Amino acid sequence: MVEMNAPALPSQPLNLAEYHILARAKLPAMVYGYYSSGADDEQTLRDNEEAFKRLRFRPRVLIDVSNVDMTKRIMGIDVSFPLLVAPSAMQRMAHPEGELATARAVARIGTVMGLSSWSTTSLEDVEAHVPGLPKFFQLYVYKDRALTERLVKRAEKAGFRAIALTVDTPQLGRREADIRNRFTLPPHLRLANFDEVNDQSTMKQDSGSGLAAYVASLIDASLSWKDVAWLKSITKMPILVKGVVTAEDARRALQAGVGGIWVSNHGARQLDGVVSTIDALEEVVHAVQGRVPVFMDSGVRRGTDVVKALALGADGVLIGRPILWGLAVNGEEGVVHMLQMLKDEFKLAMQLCGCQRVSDIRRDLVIRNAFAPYDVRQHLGLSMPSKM
Ligand SMILES: Cc1cc2nc3c(=O)[nH]c(=O)nc-3n(C[C@H](O)[C@H](O)[C@H](O)COP(=O)(O)O)c2cc1C
Ligand SMILES: CC(C)CC(=O)C(=O)O
Repeated sequence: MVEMNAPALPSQPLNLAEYHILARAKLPAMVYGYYSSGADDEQTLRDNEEAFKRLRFRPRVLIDVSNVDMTKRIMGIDVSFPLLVAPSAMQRMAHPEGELATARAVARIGTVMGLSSWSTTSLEDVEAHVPGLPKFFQLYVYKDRALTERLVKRAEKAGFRAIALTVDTPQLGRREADIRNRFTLPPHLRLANFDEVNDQSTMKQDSGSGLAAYVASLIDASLSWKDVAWLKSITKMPILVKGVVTAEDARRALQAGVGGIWVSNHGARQLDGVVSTIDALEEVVHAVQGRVPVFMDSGVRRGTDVVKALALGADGVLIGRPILWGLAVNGEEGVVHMLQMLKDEFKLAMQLCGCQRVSDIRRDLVIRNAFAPYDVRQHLGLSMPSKM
């Protein structure tokens, strides 16, 4: 029987939200639940996207935007536009080619790929199949430091450009879909970067999330700033700290000698109620004062979101879930199409904002909301009215 009120599926996705709808219809419930969910009540999951909508543009007009230059150099890497791909675990659950399809798509678009420690394709295979692709290796620090060190050395040997040290996951956030579905990696897949800790039974659970149990048993919850020094001592790659949302931690990270700061709340999958990243970005940018690059992710879904994040001081912006939706819908082609849409949106947003090049995207392009225009005047050093 046809359900009368079933929402129609978009035949050809026009935006990232439509990719999400199509992917939801295609993926098994356990996989979709793992990919999509945030922690607890998903307050921050909603706010990550809503917070972008509280920002408004102050576009400039009558600027020749017939030729727009979207390129940017980030940490010595030339990208075709300042949108990078965040690491997300276990991509072969979305598509049989998983991380390889993502890598090929990222190479075609001309940007940088973040590869998760917990990828279902080994870091060497990604390099072998897409040689020279600029890549960051995301690191979870295991209680077993020898294993962690081997992983870092392998990433360095395979030409990864940086280590993204995830600092917001001493334990896995509480994701109720995973508990309900007793999430575990499907038996035909493996965490491809390890032999040592690939015992599927570690992730198997009679009740609850197998992933949460896996993290609790293997990941080092005692990780602290002194370990950044240790990490620096074992690699020449720059260390990016992924998961900073305060000026205090940004200053601490600079003292620790990091190569970059990645403002992230892990796509709202860790601490529910944590500030949205677009709201946290500016205090971090002020604390960093241009000394190292600042990245941001969580909730970026439109080209206009990318412009807003750059206006607030990000050097590079990343997306997580939309890659999985593109993969689920159409593998490599789905990811290319999705990224190209975002790139086209970014170009149009630049044109409509009167920006000829990425460096024209400045702080005075956005205001916090349409009803509080005076924050910009303050920023520009203009006098404030004594009375509203
Ligand atoms: C399914 C999934 C798996 C993820 N796996 C990792 C991971 O292994 N390591 C990590 O540091 N972050 C991981 N993340 C977080 C992403 O790197 C990124 O911070 C987040 O997805 C950005 O938010 P967005 O999904 O709203 O774009 C994961 C996110 C998702 C959705
Ligand atoms: C393997 C997980 C810890 C990956 C992750 O970071 C996530 O699911 O958010």
